[in-house]
Amino acid sequence: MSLRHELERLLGKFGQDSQILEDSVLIGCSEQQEAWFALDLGLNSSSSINASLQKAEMETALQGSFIKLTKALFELNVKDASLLSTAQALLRWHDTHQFCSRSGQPTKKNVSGSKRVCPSNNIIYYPQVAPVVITLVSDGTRCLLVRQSSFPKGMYSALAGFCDIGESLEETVRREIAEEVGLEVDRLHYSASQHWPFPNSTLMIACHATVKPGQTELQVNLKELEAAAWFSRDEVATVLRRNNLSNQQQSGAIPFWLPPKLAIAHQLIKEWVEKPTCSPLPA
Ligand SMILES: NC(=O)C1=CN([C@@H]2O[C@H](COP(=O)(O)OP(=O)(O)OC[C@H]3O[C@@H](n4cnc5c(N)ncnc54)[C@H](O)[C@@H]3O)[C@@H](O)[C@H]2O)C=CC1
Ligand SMILES: [Mg+2]
Repeated sequence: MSLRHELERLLGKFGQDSQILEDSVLIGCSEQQEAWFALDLGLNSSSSINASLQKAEMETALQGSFIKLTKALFELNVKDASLLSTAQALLRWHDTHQFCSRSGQPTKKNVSGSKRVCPSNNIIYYPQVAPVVITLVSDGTRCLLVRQSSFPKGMYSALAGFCDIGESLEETVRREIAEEVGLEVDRLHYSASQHWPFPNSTLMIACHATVKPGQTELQVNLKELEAAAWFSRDEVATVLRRNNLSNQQQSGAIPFWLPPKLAIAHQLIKEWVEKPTCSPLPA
């Protein structure tokens, strides 16, 4: 039986029309050049008993279980997490771009899902990505970690912010740091980037920034942050080591914890602990 027939059989079993396959989007391909598509079965779109029944039946038929995306991302390997994050971001974009904002007419997805077109005026809509800078600020010996009230309990991370229209990355970093903690950036170094599917599709651009020693007094913007504080390299190194241990391996209470390995903030913090500076980018 071909894969398409097998899928149609499964969809039929769960009361779904095989027409739904037309909504799938291309997310990558295997080393053998087999195309990988993702499909949203819409189990979240309805809170009806019917949907939850289907969910349990699907878990049995597919010998798997549905888990929260945020949890799944941190349990998978980097490659699978990246595929899942692409799938989620692309499917959500299609779901929220069903109509042309000029004509109000329904837009049509192309086969791969790389765009949508309005048949009445040929306007092409491409999936959107919002640039976000995430910066680890240091004063040379300490780094600045912050907490937003939306973070999981006890987690501290680097400072982040969306790029405004018309800004360069360097301008965003300087503005966000000034707005959120009242500091002035002296030097700035690019580190790495990562696609992040929350809240919508973002491109996280990770940087290291330094402030002048002696100009380190924080003015925390409590509308944006719940807390911000300076931490020594030793303190951060200890928390980073404990972060990688399972709950059973933990001894004693940890003062706070850091984002998991897959998050670019983790890489940024690890880089700072291991090596104070990275390749320079003119600020
Ligand atoms: N991987 C990680 O460790 C971390 C990831 N992040 C990600 O970075 C993102 C940005 O960080 P924040 O401090 O929240 O940004 P932020 O400091 O720019 O503040 C968020 C606010 O910016 C506004 N905003 C401007 N443009 C927006 C857009 N395109 N989409 C949504 N809101 C927009 C909204 O009013 C929103 O409430 C977060 O949404 C989060 O997904 C943030 C911290 C850590
Ligand atoms: Mg922010």
